[in-house]
Amino acid sequence: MITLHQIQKKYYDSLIISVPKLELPHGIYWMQGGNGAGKTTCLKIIAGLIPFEGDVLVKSTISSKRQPVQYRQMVSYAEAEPLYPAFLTGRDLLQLHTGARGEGYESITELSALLGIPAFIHNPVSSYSSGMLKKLSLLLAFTGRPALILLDEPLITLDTATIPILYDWIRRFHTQHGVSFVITSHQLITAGELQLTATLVIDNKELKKV
Ligand SMILES: Nc1ncnc2c1ncn2[C@@H]1O[C@H](COP(=O)(O)OP(=O)(O)OP(=O)(O)O)[C@@H](O)[C@H]1O
Repeated sequence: MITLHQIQKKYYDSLIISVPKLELPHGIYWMQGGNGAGKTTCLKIIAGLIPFEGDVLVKSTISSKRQPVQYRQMVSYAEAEPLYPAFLTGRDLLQLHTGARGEGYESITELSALLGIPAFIHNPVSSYSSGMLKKLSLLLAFTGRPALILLDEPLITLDTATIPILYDWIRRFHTQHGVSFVITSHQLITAGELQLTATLVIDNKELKKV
């Protein structure tokens, strides 16, 4: 269960998003909204990456504000357009993540192989294409033992062969390991691809479940 409580986020006195109270039971959620609606801002709030008013609880008790280290171990986030220091290799980043968070529920080596990452993992990320960077960022989000994985536009730049692999791992983590997902996507997510628990929409700067 994820609980968002009295959340407000402003940039330069301008309200971007508010969430008076929202409870998300264990599930897979698709967050929708037009360009600039506030989806990435919401995910960054839930990931605990930006300052905001209010609080987010994961597993109903672990607070992003009061237990920030424990909270961040429970929440993974893959950015829409990942950026890493240019000189690091994919292997450096994977070692950093598995060292800090542990390899996790499943074999990260297996997912890496399925995504074709071993072919470029030893190269600096500055040499990666946007799809290669995306695959690496998704792999990193599946490390550790999170209760919640936030995926911001995971489908953009992925080739068509990779999308079913990603959906398969989302389903596997959800059903076998109890991981919840919040996914933003401008692309349609059909019931055949993922059994969505609910859709989240941003309506007049307020995040709601529909
Ligand atoms: N660092 C920032 N400083 C000032 N304003 C910001 C900042 N980041 C985002 N915003 C503003 O917050 C609003 C929401 O942006 P956000 O990136 O969350 O939208 P989004 O729904 O993810 O959009 P898109 O679908 O285009 O990616 C926009 O008006 C944007 O200009």
